[in-house]
Amino acid sequence: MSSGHAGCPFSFPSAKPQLPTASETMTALQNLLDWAKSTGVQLDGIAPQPLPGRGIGVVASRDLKKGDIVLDVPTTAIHCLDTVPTSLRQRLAQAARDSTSPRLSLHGLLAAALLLNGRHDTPPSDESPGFDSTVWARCAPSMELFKEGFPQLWPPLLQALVPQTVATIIETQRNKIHDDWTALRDLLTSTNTTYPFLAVSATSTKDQFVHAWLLINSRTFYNLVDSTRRYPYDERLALIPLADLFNHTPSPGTINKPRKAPVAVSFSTDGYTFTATKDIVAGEEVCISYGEHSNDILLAEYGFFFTSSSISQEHNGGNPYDSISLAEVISPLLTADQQTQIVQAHRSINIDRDDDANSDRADETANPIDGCTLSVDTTGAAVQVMLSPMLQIALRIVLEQKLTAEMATFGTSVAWVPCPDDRDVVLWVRKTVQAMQVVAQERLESLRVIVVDPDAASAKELLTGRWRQIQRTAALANQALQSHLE
Ligand SMILES: C[S@@+](CC[C@H](N)C(=O)[O-])C[C@H]1O[C@@H](n2cnc3c(N)ncnc32)[C@H](O)[C@@H]1O
Repeated sequence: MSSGHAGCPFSFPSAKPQLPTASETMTALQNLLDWAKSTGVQLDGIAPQPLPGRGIGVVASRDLKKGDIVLDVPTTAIHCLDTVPTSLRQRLAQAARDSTSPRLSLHGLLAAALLLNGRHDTPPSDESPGFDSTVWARCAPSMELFKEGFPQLWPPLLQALVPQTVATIIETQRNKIHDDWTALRDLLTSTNTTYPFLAVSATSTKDQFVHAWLLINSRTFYNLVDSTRRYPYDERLALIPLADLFNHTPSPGTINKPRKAPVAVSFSTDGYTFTATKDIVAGEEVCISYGEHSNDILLAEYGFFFTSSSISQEHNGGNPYDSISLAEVISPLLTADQQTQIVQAHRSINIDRDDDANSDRADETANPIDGCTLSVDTTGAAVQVMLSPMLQIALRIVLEQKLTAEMATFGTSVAWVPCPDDRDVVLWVRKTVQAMQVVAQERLESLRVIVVDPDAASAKELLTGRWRQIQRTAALANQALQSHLE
């Protein structure tokens, strides 16, 4: 094995690795904090620490007041397009000019830089003076941990049983990873410089690249600055050390009225600033919101979702932004013409929402019918069934001949709305919800009988838990819609 391997922060021993001990984790965190201080990162009133069932998180070390700046990270300390080592960027740019390979995305470049740091034949002085990927990576989760949570890494037997939203996301990720890996491998092997580890074991290097790619996918913030403007929106990312240790909490509010997250993020060309938007008492975990994501999206993109044993929250784990996709039961009900109309409506909504021509890459890969989702709000006196904008559009298209004045506004709003009291709408939605109950029951039965390797047992448990939530949500929606009809 080449000596280059020894310095690589990503390693994949064949035997199941031991989790780091508590003292190893604390030492790694202390090293990260020492490095952060030396690069001008300022933490005020917060400290990272391991939290049961949540990996490492951030906790208030004193009472925080609304408006307190808790973390300030200068641009020089972040891992982004502008701080990837110049030698690596130049080499990849040169190789790209000489090659017919697919383009390496910015997401792929950031992952490649994590992987190649310290492994290419350039003097250390040419490395980025700020971001230290070795110190950072010692606090990051291992590939073995990722294999438990991330559906992208599950065995095909389990992937075949994931909800539609998760299936679409993991397919999109797979295609992007494939393109990035192909581009990187071709670029590196086409340069004169030797990358011995590539020749030694391309398979293990690909695994390491996938790990780096998923780290970038699950721990970065948008980096919408001038230098990233030429890249598609979903690639304009930056890894912000320490900020990537904040866990996610859903913002308070409801699916149609989200309110402020407990910590606000702002950025400029100088760096990123994190500010408390409410008082937080010492010892409390300090979380940010990753967005108003459903449990399916959290599972596919972040490898976890919210669960709760409380009856009132068992359908969504207390996540007010949870929803279930009705795509797999709606698609067979639509004519080809209706499907085309939905795709066109989706495109026009996205054009209206988005003034940046570069930012449509994600939408091209999304399946608009996946957006036909439904949520159940149990916080009021009566259970309320909420319809997503895409589901409103689908209803408008399907029931076009029967539009009432109230329904005529469907599809023109980008907000979630409660299911209206129109009998045709209620009957149609109820039909899809009942079909979804059957799908959930079938998936749970398949999960019950399949046998997976012990390594995949926790993934199977996670997926079973998610289908139980979907089944519960569909059952609650069915009951609520029934009462609309009585
Ligand atoms: C940006 S990182 C946050 C730091 C992470 N906990 C760690 O140990 O490095 C995102 C990852 O944290 C975990 N995570 C975030 N929010 C969580 C939550 N509310 N509950 C459980 N795990 C969470 C998930 O594994 C997710 O992929």
